[in-house]
Amino acid sequence: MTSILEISHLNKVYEKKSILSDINLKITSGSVTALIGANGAGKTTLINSILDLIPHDSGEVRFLAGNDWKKITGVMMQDNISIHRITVQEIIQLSRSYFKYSLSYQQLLKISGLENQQKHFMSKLSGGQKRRLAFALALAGDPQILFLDEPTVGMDSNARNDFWQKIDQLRQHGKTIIVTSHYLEELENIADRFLILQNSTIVFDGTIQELRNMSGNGVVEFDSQLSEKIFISLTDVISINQVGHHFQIVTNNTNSLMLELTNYLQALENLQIKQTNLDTLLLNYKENTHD
Ligand SMILES: Nc1ncnc2c1ncn2[C@@H]1O[C@H](COP(=O)(O)OP(=O)(O)OP(=O)(O)O)[C@@H](O)[C@H]1O
Repeated sequence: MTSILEISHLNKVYEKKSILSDINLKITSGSVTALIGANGAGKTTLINSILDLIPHDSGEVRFLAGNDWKKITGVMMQDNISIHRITVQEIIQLSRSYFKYSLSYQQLLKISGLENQQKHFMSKLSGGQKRRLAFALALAGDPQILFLDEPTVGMDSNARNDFWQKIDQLRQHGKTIIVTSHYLEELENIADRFLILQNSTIVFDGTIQELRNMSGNGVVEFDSQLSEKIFISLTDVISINQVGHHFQIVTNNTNSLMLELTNYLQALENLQIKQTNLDTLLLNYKENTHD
């Protein structure tokens, strides 16, 4: 597996507070990496530091496919850019003009899904339309690496589905993708690798299966009038989330937990077994590593 990007000992401090502390990463060519973490964890700061959009305090970022990152990367920033009095058609053409080789106008227009808004001013587009346009602009130079910072915010469900399908196609064409999102369920099927950023460092780096092995691979849910204390004492419980009389128990062994629960079966209603989703895993990871 060939690295396309290497980050070593990266540090960033804002107002005496360490935001990124000794970040070391190798990004494999053709992979989809999901960068996740709570609000303010430093995801945008990491992307902006990698791209040199903000200065970092120390450390090194190396794009192995070429030193000029602008030629090989496409970027979808977190905030929509809106330029007054420039139309969709003009901004797409302008973006294409920066590159020696670019996707065609029609290809980019199709990616944006704005065929009926070509003559509209960019500033007049809706939030979701601006996001789709930003995606198309990020692809203008047919980049090898794509950085996507919360790409689907504001998109409706059709646009989201369409977006992730396009990401899958780009992956199949060997593109390297680094994406942040708070819509964790969207990342579950697409990302090969998950990085959890917490307390200014990467506290987890691995696949979703590895995260499940560490943080619980199953969830047993039910309604019960019984006290939480009874369930905490069961051997296979990793964590319990209780809302009113609804219980959600994360476990690494659903079979043996179910056996233990049979003693209380008469007091349990709406019993369900599910696979842990990324939201639960992240919550659980934070609880178990809270300092
Ligand atoms: N220009 C700045 N000056 C001072 N502090 C900043 C600046 N930009 C970001 N920060 C701080 O750095 C921390 C990390 O912010 P960042 O935007 O990277 O987080 P994030 O993980 O992307 O969050 P979110 O999920 O909310 O987008 C936050 O505490 C934020 O307040």
